[in-house]
Amino acid sequence: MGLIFAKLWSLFCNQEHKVIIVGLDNAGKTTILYQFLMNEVVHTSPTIGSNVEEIVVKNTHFLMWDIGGQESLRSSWNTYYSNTEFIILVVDSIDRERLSITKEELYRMLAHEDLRKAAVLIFANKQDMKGCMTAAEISTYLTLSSIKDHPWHIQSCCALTGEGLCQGLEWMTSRIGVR
Ligand SMILES: Nc1nc2c(ncn2[C@@H]2O[C@H](COP(=O)(O)OP(=O)(O)OP(=O)(O)O)[C@@H](O)[C@H]2O)c(=O)[nH]1
Ligand SMILES: [Mg+2]
Repeated sequence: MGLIFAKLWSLFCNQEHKVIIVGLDNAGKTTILYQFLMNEVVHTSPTIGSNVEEIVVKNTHFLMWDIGGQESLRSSWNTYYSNTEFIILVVDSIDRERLSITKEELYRMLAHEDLRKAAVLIFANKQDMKGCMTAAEISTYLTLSSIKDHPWHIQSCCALTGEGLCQGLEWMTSRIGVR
């Protein structure tokens, strides 16, 4: 009985959790994905389509889809939505002009049937840039406190140094098994 339980438990623990990494072009999504994977900064060019990698954090397996954020690609984000457990929304904290577009995209995603069970991690990226918005400012602008039907968390980070990324992943692992 104990052995069966242990096997079931290990199956459960090794289950893969689907994550989509979204956000406007130039937000730093691909840089974040490869920091997760290799702990280093890779040279990126704008993503056309997507990159997918498996990231393992403390025995938890995440299958992460990094999706291109250019305007022409955003209408196809929804083809990645089914079975998504986590949305990572990456915000370029220096890009004040386009935060309203990020907000539109966020609420469009949250209203989508395929994402109704997804939790949302917002990375306020590029915190190394002088004059950038803080996570609190971004949270207020995006009216995150009004989101009641999805668990959410905002984390400031810098993908170039990796600062803040682990805390974001820790929040994700802490959500597993809650729902
Ligand atoms: N200063 C600074 N630059 C960053 C940071 N994160 C990413 N970048 C830079 O921002 C640029 C865009 O990064 P990408 O990771 O390619 O952006 P993306 O969100 O994947 O863009 P698309 O694939 O076009 O959607 C690159 O030059 C990165 O080096 C950061 O935290 N700080
Ligand atoms: Mg990219």
